[in-house]
Amino acid sequence: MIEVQGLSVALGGRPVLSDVALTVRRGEWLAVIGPNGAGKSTLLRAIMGLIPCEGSVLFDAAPLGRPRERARTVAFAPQTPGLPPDMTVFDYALLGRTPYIPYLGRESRRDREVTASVLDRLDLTALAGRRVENLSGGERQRVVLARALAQEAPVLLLDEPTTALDLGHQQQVLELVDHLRLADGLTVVTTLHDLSLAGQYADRLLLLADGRAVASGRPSQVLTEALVGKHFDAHVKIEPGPDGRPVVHLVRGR
Ligand SMILES: Nc1ncnc2c1ncn2[C@@H]1O[C@H](COP(=O)(O)OP(=O)(O)OP(=O)(O)O)[C@@H](O)[C@H]1O
Repeated sequence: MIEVQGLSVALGGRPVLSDVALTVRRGEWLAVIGPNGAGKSTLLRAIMGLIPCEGSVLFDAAPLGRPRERARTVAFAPQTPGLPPDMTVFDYALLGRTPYIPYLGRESRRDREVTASVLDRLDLTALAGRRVENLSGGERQRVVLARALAQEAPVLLLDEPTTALDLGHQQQVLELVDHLRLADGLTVVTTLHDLSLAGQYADRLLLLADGRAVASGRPSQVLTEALVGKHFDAHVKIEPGPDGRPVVHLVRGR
């Protein structure tokens, strides 16, 4: 469970997040949505303890510990991480196992098995021996996700996990995350630009605008034409999809 209270962040002398609160229970999926620059990535980085912030961030009622312990609690897939050159896809994903490998020790057979299994589930087995710098944008994105999933942490923070992915791989990644949180009780927080995908997969949405939480609740409570129109400055039509969850359509000719 993640509990965030009174979270405020200033970057470059400017407030970027102001007094944000959220709670995500075990096995729950929260999608953070909002226009460009709203503070979505900053929120994930602050929850991860990667930037200084005011307020309280607790995981199962305790603050995050030192980096090694933190990596066993929460896995983070950033939006545009720098990938080390001269590293294969397999070795990069294996980095997710670092918190389980003893200092000055080597990875175990299980570490390699977990890594191979995650690569398989993300359709990356054929690329395992390729160098990460030669991958396409969508392949890189899946490799970054593979590293985070190989960590087997109970909390997963994903920053825009599907932006570079084709339709089939978007579905594959989101279905895999959904399966993991239902089967293993993973707690999931993702930022997502695609509002329909956010509404389809997440239990709850948090709408950020100008660094403030302006709405939160079930997809049907947050994805309304009034809220989306106002905060994204967009003209949209929102209708229930086949499963009753809201689907957001852009309307031409504003
Ligand atoms: N290091 C920094 N110094 C100053 N301002 C920053 C810094 N990093 C981010 N910002 C600003 O903070 C605001 C929030 O950025 P953030 O990346 O969290 O937004 P976002 O909601 O994830 O946007 P996007 O949808 O475009 O990815 C932006 O206005 C950004 O320019």
